[in-house]
Amino acid sequence: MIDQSVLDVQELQIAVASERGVVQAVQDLSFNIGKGQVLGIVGESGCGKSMTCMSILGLLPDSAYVTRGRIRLKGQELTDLSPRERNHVRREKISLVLQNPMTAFNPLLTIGRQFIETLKLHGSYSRKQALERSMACLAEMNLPEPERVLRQYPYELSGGMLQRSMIGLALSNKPALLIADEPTTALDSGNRDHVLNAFRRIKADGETAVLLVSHDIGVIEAVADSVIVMKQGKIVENGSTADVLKNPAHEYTKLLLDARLMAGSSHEDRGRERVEAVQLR
Ligand SMILES: Nc1ncnc2c1ncn2[C@@H]1O[C@H](COP(=O)(O)OP(=O)(O)OP(=O)(O)O)[C@@H](O)[C@H]1O
Repeated sequence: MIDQSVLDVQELQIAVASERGVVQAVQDLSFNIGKGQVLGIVGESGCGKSMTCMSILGLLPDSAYVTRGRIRLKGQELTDLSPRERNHVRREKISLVLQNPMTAFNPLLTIGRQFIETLKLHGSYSRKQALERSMACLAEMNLPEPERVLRQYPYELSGGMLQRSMIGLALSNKPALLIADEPTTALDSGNRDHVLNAFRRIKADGETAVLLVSHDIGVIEAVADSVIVMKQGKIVENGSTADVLKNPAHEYTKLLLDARLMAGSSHEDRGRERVEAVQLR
C-alpha cells in the first residue's frame, strides 16, 4: 500500500571518482520498503551495497556522488536537502547497524550512558524514563541482566552481546528506517539467532522498515520479505525472497544457495568461508 511506504528509491545512480576515472558504482537501482518490511540486498564484494546504504544516509565518501535518481523517506525527498537538513533526518528517522559494533560504541563510555545520551537527543526523556527505555530495549534483545549491561563498558561485553546491545540502541528511538549492513557476519549462531529474532520483532511491530545487507543467504531467507541481488552496481535479480530462492535465475544467487546446502545447518562457518571465496573470484 502506497501510504505504508517508508523508503522509496528510484533509478538511483552513484558515480565514484577513482584512479581508473569515474566508475558507476550503482546504476538504475529502484526499490521500495514499507512499514514492517525487510528488504535484503545480496551481491558480491564491490557490487555497490554499501554505497547504496551510504547514499540513503547522506554519508557517501567525498569521491562519490549521486548523479541521478530519487531517495524518498516517508514521502520526503532526501537528495534535495542541505547537509544540515540531512543530518536532522538521519538523526530523527534512520538508524544504522554495522558489522562491527566495537567501532559504533564509544569505548570510553558505559553502555548505559550511550543509551541515555541517544535517547535524550531524540526526545524529552527524564533520566529515569531513559533508563527504563534502555532496559526495555536490552531485554527485547534477550540480553540477560540488562541493568548490569548498562553499567558495563563496551570492552566488557562479548561481540555478540555488544551487537545485540547495538541493535537495541538503534531501535530505541523507534526509527522509520533501520539500515543493517552485515549485522550478523561476525556472530556465532546463538547470537545470530537472537539478532534474527530482533528482526522478526521489528516486522511484527510493523513500524520500522529494514534495509538488510548480508551475504548470508540464510539470514535473508529467515527475515527478508523481498530480496535484490546486485552485480557491478546493477540489479540482476529481485522479487519476493521465497520466489527468488526457489527459482534463482542468477549465478551468484545459485552459488549462495549451493554454499548453504554444502555447509549444512551445523557447519555455518564452512558455508561462510565458501561464500567469501565465491566473492573473491
Ligand atoms: N571510498 C571509496 N572511494 C572510491 N571508490 C570506492 C570507495 N568505496 C567503494 N568504492 C568503490 O565503489 C564500488 C562499490 O563499492 P561498495 O563498497 O558499495 O561495495 P559492496 O557491495 O558494499 O562491497 P563489500 O561487500 O565488499 O562491502 C566498488 O567498485 C568500490 O571499489
